[in-house]
Amino acid sequence: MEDDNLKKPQAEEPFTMAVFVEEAKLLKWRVLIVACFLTFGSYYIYDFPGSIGTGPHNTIQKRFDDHFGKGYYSQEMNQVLYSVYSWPNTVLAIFGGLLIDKYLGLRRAMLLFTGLVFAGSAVFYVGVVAINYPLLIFARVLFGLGGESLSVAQSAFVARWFKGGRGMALAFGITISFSRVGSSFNFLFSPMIAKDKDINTAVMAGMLACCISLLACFVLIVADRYAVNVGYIKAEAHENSEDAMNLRDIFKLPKELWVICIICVFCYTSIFPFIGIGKNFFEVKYDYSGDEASRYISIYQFTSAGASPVVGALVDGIGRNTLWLILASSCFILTHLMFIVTSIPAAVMMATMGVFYSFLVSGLWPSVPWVVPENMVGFSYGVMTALQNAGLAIFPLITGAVLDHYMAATPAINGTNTTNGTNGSHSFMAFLEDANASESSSSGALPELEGYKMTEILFMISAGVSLAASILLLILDKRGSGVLTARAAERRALAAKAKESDPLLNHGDGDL
Ligand SMILES: C[C@H](N)C(=O)N[C@@H](CCCCN)C(=O)O
Repeated sequence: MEDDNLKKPQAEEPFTMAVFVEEAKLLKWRVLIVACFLTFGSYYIYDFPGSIGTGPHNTIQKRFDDHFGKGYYSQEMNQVLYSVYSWPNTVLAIFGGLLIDKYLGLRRAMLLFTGLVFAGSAVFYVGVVAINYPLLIFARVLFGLGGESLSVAQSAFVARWFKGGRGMALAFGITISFSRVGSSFNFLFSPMIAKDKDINTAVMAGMLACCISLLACFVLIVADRYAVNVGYIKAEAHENSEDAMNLRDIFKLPKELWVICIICVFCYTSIFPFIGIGKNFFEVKYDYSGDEASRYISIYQFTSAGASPVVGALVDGIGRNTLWLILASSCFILTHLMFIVTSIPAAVMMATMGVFYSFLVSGLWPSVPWVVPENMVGFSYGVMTALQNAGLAIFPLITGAVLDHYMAATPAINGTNTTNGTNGSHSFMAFLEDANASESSSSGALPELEGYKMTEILFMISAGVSLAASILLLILDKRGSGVLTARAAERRALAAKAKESDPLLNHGDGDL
């Protein structure tokens, strides 16, 4: 929403109204800060199994082993905590989107999802205190019911407040950057708290983080109601039966959205699963130690956190989302090619990869509200997230099989996926492979470099599909409204024209 797009206070309107509207101009940026905290808790607790799950000291494993006997808490039990979160979300995110657009509305859905995430963190705490594994599983299921849908709700919220004007890509960049902060905080603080206090306190800190998200949700609800009351944003579509999403409309979703989904699935599968195998790859390719390799992987987290807002601002200033997507996909093809044919230091490669990831996220997620009707933005993000989860669940199975094939001498050990848990690839197999990978690192058995080169080719193919889809998106867009390829300055006029021919398409242009 562009500030000059606000409902202009009329001369006869009371002075207070003008003040409210002026205030609301600033409100969207303050609201964005709060929106960043919406998913802070879920990103913080997501990687608990990775940060404080296993290990000889101050971990969940230690607590269970002390109670039930050594060897009770296995790597597999730890990885199952990830899988019960992930697999259901290959479908559940769609229902999350439906709840947002059709049944509950964004505000109530956000409350439900943050409530589920908080409940999950609380049950997890009880499970750790009571040393009860089924409770831990139940906690992660509860968390999973809310976690990914909350990310969908966050996207829908940002789109609702920022669409149709400057700042949307920047806003997405800032929230995505903050997600990385949430993950990094967990890896930084949880082991520290567990060491200085105990494991219960470390898990309780996660509850606190989720409590912050719940508080943020309350603030966002109040801010959203306030903004509706002063005319800054429209009432939620589901509140008006005429505007509410109709299930039949699902079949009318534009082709552009499905192409955006293809880009999302394939570009993400060329990144997250790579991060999943990156540590071992660097150990084999560059002969780094495990710790050194992990540090280089984390460079990607930091550069992407830093670059996402900057690139977001650039995308806002320039527009032309389709070209950013073409650029991002091309950069990923090139990156994986470089990993095969050059020995450029991993630190440099990972830093550039973090920047390329920012091209992707700033071009991709903000494109959705431009092409789908306003009353289906949440649902569209839900579909996109579900498909993304499916891709990220399946792709590591393929790379894992390739790497298994290239295991050097000890076929019983699979060294495909030693990760720090932040790989973004949330598949059961990937995490089981992580577990095996810890064994392999300690035994030194990793797949041959040739195997990693084969996976690099797969990542190139994946990015290649994303590139082809991005070009297709450009063509479709040029044939249609052209809004995704337009310069930022031209967008509002194009969006208004598109809306004239299809009233369902509401880009927030001039409605207020
Ligand atoms: C967690 C989710 N599946 C995801 O991939 N999120 C994106 C960002 C989504 C936009 C903000 N809600 C990511 O790149 O982490």
